[in-house]
Amino acid sequence: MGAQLLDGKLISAEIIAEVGAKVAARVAAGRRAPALAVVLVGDDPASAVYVRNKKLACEKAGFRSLSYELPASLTETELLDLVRKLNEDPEVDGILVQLPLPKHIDADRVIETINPLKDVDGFHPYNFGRLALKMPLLRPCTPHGVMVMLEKTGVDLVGKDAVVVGASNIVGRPAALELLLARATVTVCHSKTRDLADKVRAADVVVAGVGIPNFVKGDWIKPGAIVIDVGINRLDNGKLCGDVEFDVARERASWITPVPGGVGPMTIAMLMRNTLDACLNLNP
Ligand SMILES: Nc1nc2c(c(=O)[nH]1)N[C@@H](CN(C=O)c1ccc(C(=O)N[C@@H](CCC(=O)O)C(=O)O)cc1)CN2
Repeated sequence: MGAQLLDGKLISAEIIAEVGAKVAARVAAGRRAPALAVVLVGDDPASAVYVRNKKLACEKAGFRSLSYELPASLTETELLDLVRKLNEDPEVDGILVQLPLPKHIDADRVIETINPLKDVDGFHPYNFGRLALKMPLLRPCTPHGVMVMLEKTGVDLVGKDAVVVGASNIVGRPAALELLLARATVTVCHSKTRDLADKVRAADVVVAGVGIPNFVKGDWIKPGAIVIDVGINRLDNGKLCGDVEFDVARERASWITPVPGGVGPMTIAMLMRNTLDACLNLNP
């Protein structure tokens, strides 16, 4: 039979259009448009693509975007000074520092320096802590996008067994908190997890974010399970693939996300939502 596809491009476009309509109404009422500062350090080609897509999404949503494209030789002090300047700027609602940063810069320190009310990535310990305490404010974009996709399935997550494969700060950990908030029973698997295949086999919902192509085997998927693949891996042939063996998983799952065109675009849509929310919180 085969799973139904969760089309991240389509859902993302709908969300960006919704945000754009709200921005247009706000501007028509004489208020300024939300403004997002996008900071890119270095010349990582994938990061350059993501940043370009974020700026395009800002245009579509009617935001002002301020772009800071800085050399890899930038010092940590210089980056922290820029972040502090953006924190103080009343015309800036959201600050996004694209990750990864060059190795000589401590990303945690940079994130902690962002004003939590402008932390549209939702990475600051304040926003992470709020999510953990069931009081989310600015939610990490990728896991929030995962939850929006899960909502689209119409499946009630309460009491469902969810397995998150990967425990990174950007994907696995916050995804586990989001699923817990939706009252699923959550198991977080990582590199030291034993019997991973058995854990995945028992899951009603699988969220994979390890960054290893085809790491989750298709025949581990329980028939009827929902599969959300957060992995975006570039293969030697230039093609993108996810963390889940898509073709086999698709035959077993009820719903599945493709790569590309799944969770990736949702990350950008949720960033637009967070930027509008940050603007409304800072300038009610
Ligand atoms: N400051 C941040 N840095 C990073 C984040 C983040 O949320 N905030 N997440 C990732 C990268 N990322 C966003 O920045 C991101 C990754 C992928 C996509 C996406 O739309 N992917 C497309 C494929 C694009 C391609 O051709 O390469 C897809 O999956 O269809 C959007 C955003 C790490 N850094």
